[in-house]
Amino acid sequence: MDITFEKVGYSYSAGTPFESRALYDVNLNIPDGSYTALIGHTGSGKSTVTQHLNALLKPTEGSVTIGDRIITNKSNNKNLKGLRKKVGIVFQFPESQLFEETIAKDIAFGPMNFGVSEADAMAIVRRVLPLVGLDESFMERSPFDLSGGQMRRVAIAGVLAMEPEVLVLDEPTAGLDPAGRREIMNMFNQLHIDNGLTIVLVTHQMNDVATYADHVVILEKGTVVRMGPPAEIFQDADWLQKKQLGLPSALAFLDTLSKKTGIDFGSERPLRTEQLAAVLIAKIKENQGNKNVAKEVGGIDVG
Ligand SMILES: Nc1ncnc2c1ncn2[C@@H]1O[C@H](COP(=O)(O)OP(=O)(O)OP(=O)(O)O)[C@@H](O)[C@H]1O
Repeated sequence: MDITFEKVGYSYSAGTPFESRALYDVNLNIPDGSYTALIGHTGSGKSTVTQHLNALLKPTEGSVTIGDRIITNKSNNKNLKGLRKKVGIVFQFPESQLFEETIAKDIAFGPMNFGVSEADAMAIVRRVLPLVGLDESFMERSPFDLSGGQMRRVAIAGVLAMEPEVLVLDEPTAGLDPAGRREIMNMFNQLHIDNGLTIVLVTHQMNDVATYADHVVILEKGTVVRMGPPAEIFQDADWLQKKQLGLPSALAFLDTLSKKTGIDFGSERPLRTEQLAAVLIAKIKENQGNKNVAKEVGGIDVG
């Protein structure tokens, strides 16, 4: 299911003295099956965009096309339930929304609200728990007896229980330790690969963009300033630096190495560690015997 924004503007409290413009002239697309990263500084409009992805907010101007639905400020609020089911949003700190006495009831809440029988909802609970790395032994436990990371998994399971086609993740690893972050990010990636889920990730982490995303949208002051594949987006390091958006560590390392040593790595723009290693190994091999390179990279013997 593709999602497309055309000339979208959005003002909070439109038509009141408190009107505040959050988006203007936003044109973007989220291709079906993509892993899209939505990046930009605080206040650039990322959360406002995400709330348009399932019509929690309706554009003040322009239109948002979600699959075969076109949402404008004239759209009525009827029949949006189906849309909300197709596009699941994991808000920041989703564990704060847990409320039932057992994990099973919490995860089953959404489907049962959509008319699914209790027995079928429990079957869904059993299906989604392993997707978030938990097993059936958790079903009758209280969500409030879990660790922070486990609570977050339960909250994510609640969104997955709706069997969405698009999963929107608003800084899903905020507040987790590095191991927890890695596990959760790998889990989303697995869902993307195994279940073909379209993912929209709101993040400040350029390494996550480089590792997982295949499409990037950059917002600045309420509008889209760049959009494209990561390789293209990270090509222009000067522009990114000027915008203080930062680079993935692999690329930052190569640029520093190049500046400090004068070594020309050509047009290679490694985004991930293994790509960086490949670029360095190729350069070392190419220059084996060249004192300069061997010295600058620490005399690594690549055999
Ligand atoms: N409920 C609201 N009422 C009025 N203005 C709001 C509201 N929510 C956000 N804004 C404003 O809209 C603009 C965009 O905010 P938004 O939260 O979408 O940005 P963001 O990129 O998600 O920021 P962050 O990275 O901090 O989450 C900001 O100027 C913000 O102050």
